[in-house]
Amino acid sequence: MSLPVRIHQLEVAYGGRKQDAVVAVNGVDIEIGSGEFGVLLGPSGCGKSTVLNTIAGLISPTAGTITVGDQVFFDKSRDINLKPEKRGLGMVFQSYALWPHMTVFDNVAFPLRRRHVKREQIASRVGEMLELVRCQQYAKRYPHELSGGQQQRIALARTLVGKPAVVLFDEPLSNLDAELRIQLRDELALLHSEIAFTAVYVTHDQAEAYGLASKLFVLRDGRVEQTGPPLNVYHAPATEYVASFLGANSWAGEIVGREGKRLVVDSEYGIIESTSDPKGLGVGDTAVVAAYPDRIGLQRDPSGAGVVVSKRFGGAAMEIVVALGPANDDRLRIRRAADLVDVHEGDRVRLVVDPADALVYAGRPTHASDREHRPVPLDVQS
Ligand SMILES: Nc1ncnc2c1ncn2[C@@H]1O[C@H](COP(=O)(O)OP(=O)(O)OP(=O)(O)O)[C@@H](O)[C@H]1O
Repeated sequence: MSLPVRIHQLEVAYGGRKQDAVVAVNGVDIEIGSGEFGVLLGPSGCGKSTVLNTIAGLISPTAGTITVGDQVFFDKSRDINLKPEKRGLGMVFQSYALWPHMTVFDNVAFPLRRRHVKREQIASRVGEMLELVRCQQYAKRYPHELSGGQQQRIALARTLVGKPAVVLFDEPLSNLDAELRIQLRDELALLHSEIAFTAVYVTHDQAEAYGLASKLFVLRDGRVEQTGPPLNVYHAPATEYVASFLGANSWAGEIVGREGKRLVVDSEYGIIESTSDPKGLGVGDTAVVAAYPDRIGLQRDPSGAGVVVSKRFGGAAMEIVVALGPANDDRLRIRRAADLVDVHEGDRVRLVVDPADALVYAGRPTHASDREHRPVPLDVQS
């Protein structure tokens, strides 16, 4: 069984009403349907873990409501705040938190024993779970006799054996090396398709988010900036912040023409046409152009605004960095298949971007250094 999770107008301020309080979550709305895999994605400090911990009941919000199925977990206005142990949620953390003195079997059996499930039933449920996480051969081992990946599989089995309707995940794969992370991500996706539970999963890793989410929430400074299936969010980022967080390059420009849905932008890197059709932008407005690294082509051009600063072999693609004329900090990262690249370090280039791949937004680019959330001091509340 799985249940929907609804969060409405959630606010969390660390430090209460004190002057130096930090607003970590600022009016978050989240709806994850029954059996959906919801992923909260965002840079460090944007409030992901704080949201997760309020669902678990480990942090008390300053405002808002949290409902799971028909049960209200938290409602500030009605003074409802269900204790963590009454919420019946499963949790998987970054640290595996297995009991070191118990065997794998006993670790996984623990939640069932606490509920006084019958011995034969425990044996079959634990066996089933260990098979699902492909660890049946380790039943008699102790945690220290397992690799990190195996320990995390056991932690997962221990959480899922009790059939929780909702499982919270806080960066559960981030302690594992890259290859194992991909493997476990795929196994988790498979487990989710076999066992019915609603997932709320926190990560800052885009690949993990894309690979797991049925619904993605991109967070920024304690707010949800965009929600949707990963494919939609990736192909149509609602704001330059989202595009940029998902890896797009962005650079400044001004709109100099519009023909129907086609915008012409005079940008730092030359004229770019776009069919992204941003709302409310017209000729004369400042704008920011964004494009993913694999959607930017380069053409040698002595009058081009960009200069190739570096070109390196990056496995499947060449990694190229282009900067403006006298090279400054404003750099574009471009990834192209080697056979598509005909430029060298020092070449002047112009960018070739298909109008469908050139995203245009109002305002100025957010640069990487601006993206990490800096705590906003709370306006002193009376
Ligand atoms: N106990 C605390 N007291 C004061 N401020 C806190 C506390 N915990 C978190 N914060 C602040 O609240 C904000 C959100 O933190 P949170 O841990 O939710 O972010 P996050 O997106 O999960 O980041 P990360 O990916 O680095 O874990 C940050 O600015 C953080 O510094």
